[in-house]
Amino acid sequence: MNATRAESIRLDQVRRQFGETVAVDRLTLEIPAGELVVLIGPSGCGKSTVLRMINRLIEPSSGRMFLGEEEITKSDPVKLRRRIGYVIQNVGLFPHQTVRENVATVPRLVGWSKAKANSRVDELMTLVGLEPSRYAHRYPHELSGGQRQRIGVARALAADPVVLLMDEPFSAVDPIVRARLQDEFLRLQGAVGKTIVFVTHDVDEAVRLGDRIAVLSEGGHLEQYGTPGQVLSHPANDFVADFVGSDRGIKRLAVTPIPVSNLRPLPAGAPQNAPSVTQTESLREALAALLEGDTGWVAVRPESPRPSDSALRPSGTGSKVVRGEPTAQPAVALPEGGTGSEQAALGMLTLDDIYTALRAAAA
Ligand SMILES: Nc1ncnc2c1ncn2[C@@H]1O[C@H](COP(=O)(O)OP(=O)(O)OP(=O)(O)O)[C@@H](O)[C@H]1O
Repeated sequence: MNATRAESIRLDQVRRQFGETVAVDRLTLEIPAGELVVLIGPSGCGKSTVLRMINRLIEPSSGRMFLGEEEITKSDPVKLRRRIGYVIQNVGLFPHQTVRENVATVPRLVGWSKAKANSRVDELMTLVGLEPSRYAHRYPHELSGGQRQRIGVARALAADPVVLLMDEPFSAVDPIVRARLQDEFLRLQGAVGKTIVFVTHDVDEAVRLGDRIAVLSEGGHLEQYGTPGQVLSHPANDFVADFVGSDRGIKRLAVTPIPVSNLRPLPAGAPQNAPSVTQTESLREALAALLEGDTGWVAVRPESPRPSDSALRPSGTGSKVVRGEPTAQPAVALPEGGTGSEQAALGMLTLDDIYTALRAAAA
């Protein structure tokens, strides 16, 4: 599936009061098209209210909201909702409809032919990892919690919405399924490139998924809006620092890339089973691999094609290692007389290098 339409969202001084309670107070936030922004904050700080104002399940007391150039509060709410996918914690699949009927709900509502809706259902089910021939005819109660959640995401994407709103979509499943759903979701977002507003309580989930994170406090006050790296390395105030936790240094590992252009050469005679990571992984994976091995360093491999086990070939031993950015011409070494399926590691990192890269990323 091609990357599809996405629109920016802009909230301008948006406020919502329920009786005496100010749920959201003059919130101003810009969410660029195609980005995944996570709203995070303690219970009751107004996260769900923000989402529900964007799709007009709740009307703001004051302020303006825009979807691209269009002012949301002036749109027809029903038509608006058909362009906005909405995924909630317990999914809300229709229990008496099959998976196929559930996923096809909005395409059918907006008048797609049965054939077009069916082929869209097949495409989306495949995309979320559920084989249509096996699952499309089932009813929601015949699926696991994680499978239902995937169907919820497929249904929200079905009519190619310009925005996806996700309210704690993965919190009802166990941690292992949750991590798998997060991985799949990142892959999916890589393919569809939607503008996504994602609500969670979980800092690790926010750091893992968000292009940006908006940290809210009670009353929907925006305490900080930045990339995961910015929020973790430079919390704007004590509230954010407390909220993201005293282990934020460790969390930062997960959002800091491997310094590919600044690796040490592999030592001559490096063992073939030395610990290694690919260049697109984070410092967290590099550290984990290093700690599991006993070399005291971790090799960094080019990403693709996947190297064979004999990949850990130090530079200067008959191999030509080209180091540089991931996009450089094949950043691999083809051993003389080699088959081309073997690739040298780009270099290696020691514990000190990981620490230095973490410090440099925070600077
Ligand atoms: N329909 C409503 N009527 C009255 N008060 C409401 C209503 N909806 C939300 N509130 C109040 O507005 C505030 C924000 O609620 P909201 O559900 O947006 O918070 P949240 O950050 O999503 O919370 P949680 O993380 O617990 O889901 C809370 O104090 C809540 O009690």
